[in-house]
Amino acid sequence: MSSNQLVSMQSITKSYSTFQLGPLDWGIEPGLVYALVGPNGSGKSTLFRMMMQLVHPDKGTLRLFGMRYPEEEVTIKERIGYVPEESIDHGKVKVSGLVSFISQWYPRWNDETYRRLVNEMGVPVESKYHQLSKGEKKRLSLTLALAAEPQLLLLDEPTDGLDFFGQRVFTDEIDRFLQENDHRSVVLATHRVEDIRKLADVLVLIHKGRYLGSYEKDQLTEDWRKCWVDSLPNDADSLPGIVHVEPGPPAYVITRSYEETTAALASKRSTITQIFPMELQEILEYLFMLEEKSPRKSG
Ligand SMILES: Nc1ncnc2c1ncn2[C@@H]1O[C@H](COP(=O)(O)OP(=O)(O)OP(=O)(O)O)[C@@H](O)[C@H]1O
Repeated sequence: MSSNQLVSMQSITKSYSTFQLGPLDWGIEPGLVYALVGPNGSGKSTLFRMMMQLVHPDKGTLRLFGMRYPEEEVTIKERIGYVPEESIDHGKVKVSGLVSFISQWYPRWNDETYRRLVNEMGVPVESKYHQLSKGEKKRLSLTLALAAEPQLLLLDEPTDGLDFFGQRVFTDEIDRFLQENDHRSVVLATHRVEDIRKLADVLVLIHKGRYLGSYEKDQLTEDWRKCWVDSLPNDADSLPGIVHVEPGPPAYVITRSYEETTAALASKRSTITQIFPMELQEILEYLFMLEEKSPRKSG
C-alpha cells in the first residue's frame, strides 16, 4: 500500500437494516482504472456514495487525497468527478444554465474540454433538463464530470443508457483522461463485461457487502485457461491451480494458475493437448464462486 493513494479505507463499515458493507480495507492508487464488480445489491453504489459523503460510514477511516470529511469536503470534492447511477433531478432548468452554475464549483473547470465533449456527446445544451432522455442525462453527467478536470472519476454504471456511439465516445474519453495525467484514477461500477474488458486494470470483487479480492485483469486472463488433457490423473481436482475437472470426453481442466497446473500435470505424465483462453465473464463467475467460499485478504 503506497502513501500517495488517492483514497484509503480502513475498516470501513456501513449497515442498513438488511445489509452490511464491510469491514472494508481498500486503497485507490493513481494511474489505474478499477472496476467494481459485484451482483445487484452488493454495495457498489453505497461505496461510491460514501466516497462522495452522501452516506456516512458507521465505523472506520476514509481518506481522500490524504484529507477527511467533513472538514475538507470542498477541497476533496473539487478533485472528484462523480457520475451517479441515477441522474440527479435538476428539474426544468436549461442545461446551459445548469452547466454555468455547476462549473463554478470546480477551480480546474476546462471550457475547451466541455465544448469538445458537448460536441462529441451531442449534449442538447439548449434544452431544459427535464426534457432530456435517460441517455442524454448520462451524457451530460459524463461531460460535467470530465470537464471538471478531476483527479478521480467515480462512475456508477456510466454506460447504462448510452447508445453504441455514446459508449465508444465514453471509452475514448476515459483513455484520454488517463493519458493526459498519470496521477489520475477511475473507479467504475458496471455490469457490462465489455466496459471491464476495454477499460479496467484492476477488478475489485464485492459480494453482499463483502470484499472478495482485487485482481489485475491482464494477469487473470494470463493465468486462467481451459486445457484439454490426455490421461487425466485421478487426483486432478487436488492439483495446484485446478478449479474444475471435466472427465469428458473430451477431458479438460480449468486452471487459475496455468504454469503451476502445467508442471503438476507433466509430473503425472498427463499431456495437455489443447489450451483455450477463457472469457472474462467466465473467469468472473468462477472467481465469485471460489472467493465466496474462501475470501482473500483485502488489498
Ligand atoms: N438508504 C438505504 N436504506 C436501506 N438500505 C439501503 C439503502 N441504500 C442501499 N441499501 C441497501 O444496500 C444494499 C446495497 O445497495 P447498493 O445500491 O450499494 O448495491 P449495488 O451493488 O450498487 O447494486 P446494483 O448493482 O443493483 O446497482 C442493497 O441491499 C440496498 O437495498
